[in-house]
Amino acid sequence: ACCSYRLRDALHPLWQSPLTIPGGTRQSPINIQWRDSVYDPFLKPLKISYDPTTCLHIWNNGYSFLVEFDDSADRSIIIGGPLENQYRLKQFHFHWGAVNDWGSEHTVDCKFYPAELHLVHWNAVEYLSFEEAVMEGNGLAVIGVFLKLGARHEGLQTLVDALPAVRHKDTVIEFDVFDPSCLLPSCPDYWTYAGSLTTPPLTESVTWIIKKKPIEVDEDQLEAFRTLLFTSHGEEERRMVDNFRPLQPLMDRTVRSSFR
Ligand SMILES: COc1ccc2c(ccc[n+]2C(=O)c2ccc(S(N)(=O)=O)cc2)c1
Ligand SMILES: [Zn+2]
Repeated sequence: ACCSYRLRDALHPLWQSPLTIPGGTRQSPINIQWRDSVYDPFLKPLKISYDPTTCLHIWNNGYSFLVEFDDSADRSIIIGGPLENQYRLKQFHFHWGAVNDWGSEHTVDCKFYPAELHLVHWNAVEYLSFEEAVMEGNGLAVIGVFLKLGARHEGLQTLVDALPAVRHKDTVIEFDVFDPSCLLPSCPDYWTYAGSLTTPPLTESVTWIIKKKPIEVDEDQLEAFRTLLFTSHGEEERRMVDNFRPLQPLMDRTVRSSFR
């Protein structure tokens, strides 16, 4: 593999909690070795339908900034792909680096991207709440989208313009119309594997759907992410950068691809 796991048992500087789940067998993120992924012809196309008016607010939770959605009904959902059920959109957030050389959580053939978007959905068919679904093996589905340095992303800019208002941890602003579909690449190709949350509680409840193609954002937009803070008002400022978890061992898992 392309990475050492010596860090696995260390305390993570960001979370002051063990980086590993004792007995964890399906931890995330992982390196996706393209040639080891297995094409699965039975994988369906992923169907995504988001209602932009379900957008609620943006907030800084001290790990990332999240855009949260009203998940009290089946208005913003995904279905198909590797999923047995329909999943409801709860929130999306990003992970990024201090510099453009790293920042994504997943890697492809050991290559880091400067940032990674996570669209977090929960199985509202089988479970009554997000909190319940977080604890179940098929509870969550997260779509991962890599961000690469390139042209300015107009859809992302509306988010970037709001970031100064959530610079400190535990600050929130209303954000009432946003269509996250604009952040998805047009190419339908994806990899999928069984994994976990990449921040505490690190529960092994995520079906990961990682889009093969990245979206392009420009330097100013990445720099705007790096102006956020891990710290609250009044605390000594610590810039919110490098909020990604180290790679975890693949163990007995296969990454499937929706494309040849
Ligand atoms: C039961 O207590 C919880 C549950 C979930 C929590 C959380 C704190 C932060 C994020 N979450 C999340 O929901 C969460 C964490 C990580 C991810 S990730 N980066 O997409 O794997 C998605 C969502 C606490
Ligand atoms: Zn994430």
